[in-house]
Amino acid sequence: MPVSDSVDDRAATDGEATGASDEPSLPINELFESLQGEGTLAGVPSVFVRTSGCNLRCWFCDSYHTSWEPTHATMSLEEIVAEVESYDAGHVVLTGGEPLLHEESVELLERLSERGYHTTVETNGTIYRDAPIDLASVSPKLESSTPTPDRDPKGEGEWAEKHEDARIDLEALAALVEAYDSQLKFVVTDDEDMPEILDLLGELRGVADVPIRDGDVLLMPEGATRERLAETRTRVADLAMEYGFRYTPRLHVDLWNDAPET
Ligand SMILES: C[S@@+](CC[C@H](N)C(=O)[O-])C[C@H]1O[C@@H](n2cnc3c(N)ncnc32)[C@H](O)[C@@H]1O
Ligand SMILES: Nc1nc2[nH]cc(C(=O)O)c2c(=O)[nH]1
Ligand code: SF4
Ligand SMILES: [Mg+2]
Repeated sequence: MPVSDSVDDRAATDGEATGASDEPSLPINELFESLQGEGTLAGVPSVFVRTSGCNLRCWFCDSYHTSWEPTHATMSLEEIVAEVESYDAGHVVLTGGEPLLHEESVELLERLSERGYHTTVETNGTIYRDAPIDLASVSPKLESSTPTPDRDPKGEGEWAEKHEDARIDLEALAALVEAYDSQLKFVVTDDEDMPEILDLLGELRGVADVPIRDGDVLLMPEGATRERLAETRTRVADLAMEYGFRYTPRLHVDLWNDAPET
């Protein structure tokens, strides 16, 4: 449900735009039911709540209208929960944009958890928040995500430095894997991504108080369309076997290509 335009990294959530009351709200780009397309829960019917606004700008972002050109409707938590409850699924995926930018995401997760929902949070791993999260689906961003001038979908590389500075926060990553059941889901294009993944895992294993098993590391092919996935997925599957990590498909792209609300 893309509605109003916002140019802020953190889209307004204070209700001013609507003159709303004390009820907390979130900028919502879309809310829909689908099958979880990625990760260890792939195939599970789930309701997706997609917040708008991101602190990064991956050149390949498949959710352009939450990052590069964010749009949203402001929904109260009450409205969000009511819409979630209108579907049958018992799993909710809170995603974005970057859902943990918004402190109101914590209360949304609390309300969903109280109602018995299993919650997955899709996050880029740069922000930690204390919330009832059943699965932290963390996707740390590699150098190959940086919007250099030749890869910038919008300008001429204005975001490259900010993205590069912010994309890895070891402290936040360690806090997430220590606090929650988690998976680390890397977007991989080719062999050149592998040394950086191994280095990052080495650093994270050095600082985190919990073991990070190779089985919790997932390689996901880069591709927002069927055509692009056809170019990347076989090599990425081979890399997963070679390094002993898991491979995750992008089931929703196979099924529905790049259609919205899927
Ligand atoms: C749109 S992001 C939103 C959550 C959070 N900002 C993040 O990046 O994890 C949801 C998932 O899609 C992945 N993703 C985005 N664009 C992609 C692309 N073109 N190919 C493969 N994965 C992509 C992200 O890495 C993340 O795992
Ligand atoms: N079906 C489906 N599964 C997904 N898993 C993570 C998604 C996301 O955008 O965070 C996503 C998505 O957009 N659609
Ligand atoms: S961190 Fe996630 S939402 Fe933000 S630009 Fe990257 S893929 Fe898109
Ligand atoms: Mg998606």
